[in-house]
Amino acid sequence: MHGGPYTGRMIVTIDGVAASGKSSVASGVARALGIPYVSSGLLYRAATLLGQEAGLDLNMTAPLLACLREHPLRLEPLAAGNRVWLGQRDLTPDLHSSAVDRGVSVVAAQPGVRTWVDDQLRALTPPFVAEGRDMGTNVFPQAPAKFYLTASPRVRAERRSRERPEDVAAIEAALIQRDALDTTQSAPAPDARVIDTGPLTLEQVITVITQQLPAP
Ligand SMILES: Nc1ncnc2c1ncn2[C@@H]1O[C@H](COP(=O)(O)OP(=O)(O)OP(=O)(O)O)[C@@H](O)[C@H]1O
Ligand SMILES: Nc1ccn([C@@H]2O[C@H](COP(=O)(O)O)[C@@H](O)[C@H]2O)c(=O)n1
Repeated sequence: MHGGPYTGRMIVTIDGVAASGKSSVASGVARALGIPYVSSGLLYRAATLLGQEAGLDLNMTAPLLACLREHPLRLEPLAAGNRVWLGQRDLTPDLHSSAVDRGVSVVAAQPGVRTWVDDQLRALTPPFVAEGRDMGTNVFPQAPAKFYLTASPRVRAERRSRERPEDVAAIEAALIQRDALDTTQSAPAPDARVIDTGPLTLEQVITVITQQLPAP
């Protein structure tokens, strides 16, 4: 078991389905190690919000990438919670709306957008915990410690309903739809440890992961 603060250059990847606890767990593991965590989903969400605010057709890659070039976004991987900035504007509070949830998978399916995200992530200096869908498969395949979180759609919807005043069944349906749209980039890495978070508390998931990390 590793007992931080962490001084090496390790990358830990935490992938998984929507609302499986990736960002909460990544934040907890990063805090235990004394290193930052990086939320790749926030960049996809920010690209979606920019496109929506500009009135763009989210299926069209070229205008979206032009918009992202004109309005550069900055991911701030704070240990207490990642933030995305557009100049002086903090976009973070607007990134978890149901409207962004509905548009983001269409944006994330576009190879040009994925390259835009991947380039920013690969420019970061380790150590860090990276969470998303394809951190262990595509972006950081060399990472020595990979995890993949799951839970049933109902469990995930019930957890999310405690954050948003929406009907559990409607949240569950939206999660199932987003999982389906994200299937292409969401397969677990062959060397990832798959964790069903359904029967576990947040703290238990964090402990399971930190206990399996290699020493620096
Ligand atoms: N093991 C757990 N037990 C109880 N609640 C949990 C557990 N893991 C996560 N949660 C809660 O579930 C909710 C969703 O977690 P979180 O936002 O971290 O998921 P996510 O995978 O990053 O979501 P998204 O894919 O939508 O960005 C949060 O309210 C979080 O506190
Ligand atoms: N590595 C990733 C991360 C995210 N996505 C897409 O972004 C959406 C939002 O991500 P969350 O982690 O905040 O749920 C997600 O539904 C995917 O469409 C991705 O493709 N790859």
